[in-house]
Amino acid sequence: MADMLWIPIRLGDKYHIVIAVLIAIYWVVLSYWRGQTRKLRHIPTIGPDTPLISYYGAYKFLVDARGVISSGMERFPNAMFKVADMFQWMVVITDPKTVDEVRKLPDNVASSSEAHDEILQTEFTLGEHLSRNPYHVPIIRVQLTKALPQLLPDVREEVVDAFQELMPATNKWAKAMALDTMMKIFARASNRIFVGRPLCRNPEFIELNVQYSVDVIRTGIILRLLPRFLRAWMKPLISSVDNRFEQGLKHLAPLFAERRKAREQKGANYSSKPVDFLSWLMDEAKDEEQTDWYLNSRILMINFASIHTSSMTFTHAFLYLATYPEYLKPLRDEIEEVVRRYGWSKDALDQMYHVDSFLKESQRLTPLTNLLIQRVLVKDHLFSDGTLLPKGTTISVAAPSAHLNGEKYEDPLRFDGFRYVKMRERSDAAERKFDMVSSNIDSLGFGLGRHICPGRFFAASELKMMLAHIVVTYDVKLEHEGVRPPDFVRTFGLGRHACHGRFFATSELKTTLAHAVVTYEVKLEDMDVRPADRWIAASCLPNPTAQVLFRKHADI
Ligand code: HEM
Repeated sequence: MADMLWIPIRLGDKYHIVIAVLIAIYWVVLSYWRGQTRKLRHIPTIGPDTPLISYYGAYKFLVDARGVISSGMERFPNAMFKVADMFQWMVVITDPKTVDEVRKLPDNVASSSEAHDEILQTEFTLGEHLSRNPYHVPIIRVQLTKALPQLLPDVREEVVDAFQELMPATNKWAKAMALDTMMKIFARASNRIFVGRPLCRNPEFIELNVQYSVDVIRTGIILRLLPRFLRAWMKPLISSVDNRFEQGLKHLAPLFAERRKAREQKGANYSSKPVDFLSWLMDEAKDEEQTDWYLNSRILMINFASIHTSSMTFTHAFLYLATYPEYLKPLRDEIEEVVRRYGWSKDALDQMYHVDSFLKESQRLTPLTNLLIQRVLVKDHLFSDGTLLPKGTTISVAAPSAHLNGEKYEDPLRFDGFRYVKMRERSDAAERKFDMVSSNIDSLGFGLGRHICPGRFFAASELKMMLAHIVVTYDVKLEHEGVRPPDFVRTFGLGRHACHGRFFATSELKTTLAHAVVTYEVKLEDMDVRPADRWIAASCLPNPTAQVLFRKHADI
């Protein structure tokens, strides 16, 4: 009898506990949203703004961020509006004057690191020491950029080898998964400059770096869905970041030891000291930053910052090239001419205006994300248009407001690969104003202001080197001429039965699809039909299933 009573009572307790926890979570979420909503009541909302129902808006934003932002721009031209993402309200800025104001805001008003810390949950993923002491940023901006003329021949060697391995040029058309192939090539070429040979060619190390970024993003998303007090506890159950970190150490610790030994024996500036990111890190690291753990974390971080950004940006351009193979001939003419004069050098890349324009135009239409320059206000701020935003508000700039502005760009939705060459020829502005690396309020692909991407000079050189290599080496086309592959978002379904594995699947696809682009003539099988990109929340992932057909360019 006692047993019979005990079981229902125990079960009942369990149910009570579950119900109590659900109610508690409901109230935490509700009051969080209420509090946030109350403070931002004066900012118009796209979608519902009632607590919890706003999650419908967040869902819409997840599957169609571009549509949500466009609707905001139409309804509230040049004014701020707010959209719900799964975790918070995001105030979106579209007015160029306000964008310029954001550009100038100091870190003690609008913090970029707080925005990163929240999105990536850096406390549990990359580590907060990176934003507390970002000494890698000037290294990237100054040392890496200055050394480019010296380093680019190594990048070229790596690019040529990697293409030969992953996209061997023959007379027969072959297929490559664009994004997957590109990710592998970027990982290899970039690590030649980060840690040198032979590690940059180690397939396990390359795969680790590609996967590490995916794990960090996935862990950030899942942890943000949980109440703060559960995050540390849940992390080991849902994340492989720590395992990847250990794998990184396994590969890198012997290299650190070797470099330290050489410094001890020959002095810090020994003549054969490698010119690479690791050497500069070791030169600048102080105290605990000199230890294996911290050095490992900076190397993984620079891979995180560069591989996916570069390969996504490049894959978009590669797909445009395969969609419009008529660009191959004029690009080839330019590349052959400047390489004849300057060899495969930094000077040559600087003269490749058409290559640069093609990449920049691709980035204009398909930037990394629709919402750039994300910042968290660390104090209340009154903007010059009279809008007061409270401390804690996340703000960001809508890339389409700048990149698709009809007053700045003629026929803004059309891909015009040589748009920036023409703009440059028509303008009497500074010679390099229309270069890919040049950011301004009309061109936000690398961000703007004090946190503008410090790696953009390296990235642009790498991208140009790869595009030029593809153009002179291959013919390219899309797989199904004239048939754009279906948008990936749809394949996850909608509503309560939407694929629960979509985040995982996306990550897997991103990594699996990543080998593809630099040395061939490429084209799409379905000519003139560029595979649909996938907009996941605000970010634009090139369709991960898109394949490009390539064969050796007939004249080589
Ligand atoms: C095409 C490739 C790339 C794109 C599109 C890109 C884009 C961006 C963007 C949009 C930001 C944020 C800027 C802001 O908030 O205002 C950023 C920041 C950053 N990028 Fe890049 N990036 C690329 C490649 C790279 C590479 C190759 C490196 C390293 C070598 C790098 C290192 C960084 C770092 C360290 C930051 C943070 C800067 C700071 O907080 O001050 N990026 N990047």
